[in-house]
Amino acid sequence: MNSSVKLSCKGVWKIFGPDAENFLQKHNNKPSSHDLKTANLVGGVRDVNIDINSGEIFVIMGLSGSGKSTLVRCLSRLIEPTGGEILFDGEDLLKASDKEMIEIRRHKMGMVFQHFALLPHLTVLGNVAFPLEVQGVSKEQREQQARSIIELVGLKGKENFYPRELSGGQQQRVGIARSLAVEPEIWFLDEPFSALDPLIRREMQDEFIRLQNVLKKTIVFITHDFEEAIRLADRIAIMKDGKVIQIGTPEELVINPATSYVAEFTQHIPRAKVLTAGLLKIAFDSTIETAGSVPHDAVIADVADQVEKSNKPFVITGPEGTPIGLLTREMVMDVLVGREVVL
Ligand SMILES: Nc1ncnc2c1ncn2[C@@H]1O[C@H](COP(=O)(O)OP(=O)(O)OP(=O)(O)O)[C@@H](O)[C@H]1O
Repeated sequence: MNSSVKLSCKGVWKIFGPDAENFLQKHNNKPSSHDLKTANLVGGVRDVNIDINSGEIFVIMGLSGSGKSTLVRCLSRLIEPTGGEILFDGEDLLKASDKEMIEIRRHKMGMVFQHFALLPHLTVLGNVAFPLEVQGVSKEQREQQARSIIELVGLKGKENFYPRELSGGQQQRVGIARSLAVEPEIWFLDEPFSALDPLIRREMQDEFIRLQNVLKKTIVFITHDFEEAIRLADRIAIMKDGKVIQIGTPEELVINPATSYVAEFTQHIPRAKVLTAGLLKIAFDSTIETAGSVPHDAVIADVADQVEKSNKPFVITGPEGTPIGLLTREMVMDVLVGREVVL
């Protein structure tokens, strides 16, 4: 197994309905939609294979009912999968006893849900420190840890407020802080910002990106909003009817959607927001005068201003910082106005 894989999901199924395990075995772990329908069973998650790498933000995206929540709950065994394997650091989670599973969740997994419940009778400090209390951490130590996380999520000064005294966005920050209190190795977030209004939601996304730059957690993030997915994701898995239809970087999905279902999500996304400089490059030529440099993984929208203002091209630097190509103002303009770009 690749050492950078934190969580691996192999042939995972969740079938709702009676006698689902026998049904799955009887169909050699490959029942069709027709088989499921005939047996009056619901395929919540169907033969899902994904590897989530250490330190990445892996987004699971799909319309309502596509199986996102069921899959994520299977990954932490809040729901028992009907079949398949889930390897966490190479260990099969499905073989862990209930007691072991509680310990793994308590110490290694962080979870944030859309409608998470803060404890109303506890202050912000009490809420954030709560999971540490459950772990048996001393009062002094848990409060010290909680205070530093509260500061990290931008709530310093609100330690003694009660949830009812906070805005929706602030409450969500408390939920995030609480889930981080145990320093989870893997962090599951199921539509954490969906209930927030668009401005606050964007602010929380920025905050989340800032946090991840500091924490570098392994993250599984669910959303039904493709724009949110491309803002946050290193990679995205698109789900439909319980199946994963395509996995790729935002750029790969936009450039090469595997099906018309994926294309429908991607068609309204401005290409400048996902195309990276490295993909657009023309050959490097050291005799051409240049105006500066941009990294290969910079998104066009982020470098457009500077490149567009200059009549000299920019050098594109590769992962090692060496020149790998050139980016011209014309290329940037083509992307910005939506002209077809030959890649
Ligand atoms: N306990 C259950 N019993 C029967 N069917 C269920 C159960 N839970 C979920 N399902 C079905 O499994 C499918 C996937 O549901 P799931 O909630 O995972 O989708 P989702 O993509 O998370 O949707 P949403 O974005 O609306 O939360 C749906 O068809 C749903 O009706």
